[in-house]
Amino acid sequence: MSDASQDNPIEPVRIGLVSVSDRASAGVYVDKGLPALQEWLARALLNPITWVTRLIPDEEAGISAALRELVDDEACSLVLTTGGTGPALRDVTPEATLAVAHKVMPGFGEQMRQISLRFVPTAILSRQVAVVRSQALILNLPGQPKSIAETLEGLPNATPPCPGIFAAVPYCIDLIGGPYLETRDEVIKAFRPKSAQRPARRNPAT
Ligand SMILES: Nc1ncnc2c1ncn2[C@@H]1O[C@H](COP(=O)(O)OP(=O)(O)OP(=O)(O)O)[C@@H](O)[C@H]1O
Ligand SMILES: Nc1nc2c(c(=O)[nH]1)N[C@H]1C(S)=C(S)[C@@H](COP(=O)(O)O)O[C@H]1N2
Repeated sequence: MSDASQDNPIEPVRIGLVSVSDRASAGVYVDKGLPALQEWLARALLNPITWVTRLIPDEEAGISAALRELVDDEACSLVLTTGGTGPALRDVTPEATLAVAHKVMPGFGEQMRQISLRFVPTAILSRQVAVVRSQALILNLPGQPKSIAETLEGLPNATPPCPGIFAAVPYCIDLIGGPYLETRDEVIKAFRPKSAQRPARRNPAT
């Protein structure tokens, strides 16, 4: 019996993760950002993932340098940051991200704040942005570790539903020439126009 998975092996993806935290990077507390990002992405994606991780303080130049390195040298197709998106003096992740942008993708920030407002009224304090640099999508997430799953997954079963931003990530990465990302529908259902869809897999690995 033919199976799409035999003709189309799942493409590997390189993902960069950057936890921006003065205290976690100094060892004052244990970093929960990188584990939370890895846990959610490993659950959501069927693709084999190579992780490239960084735990760094809230310094604009250092954050921009890490983002350039992950995209330009490490060939990551997707980079997620956590932390440093608020209004505090040392919160500079959005500025550092915009400094390496080739294109700004405002829809992600708009949707992320809409989702987060369903969880906390202080969602509007996050200045998170998303940008494209070369063939990579870079997304800022807030520092609170629980906000990672909240933002990526949304509240698809709530009334009214609130789609998670990750639903739009695979098609965005298609459009910028990255690997074909495949998700587990029970975690997040990727949306692609019909013309961009490959045949569904019958037995996605669990
Ligand atoms: N990497 C992390 N690991 C664990 N908890 C974190 C991390 N980053 C943030 N938090 C938690 O989420 C809260 C809000 O995050 P925020 O990015 O505003 O941190 P912050 O107050 O600027 O401090 P820092 O940069 O030292 O983590 C923090 O006060 C902390 O309780
Ligand atoms: N989903 C979600 N979004 C959230 C939060 C949260 O707990 N969950 N915290 C908010 C708060 S309190 C702040 S100050 C901003 C900025 O957080 P950051 O500086 O840690 O990035 O994110 C906001 N967005």
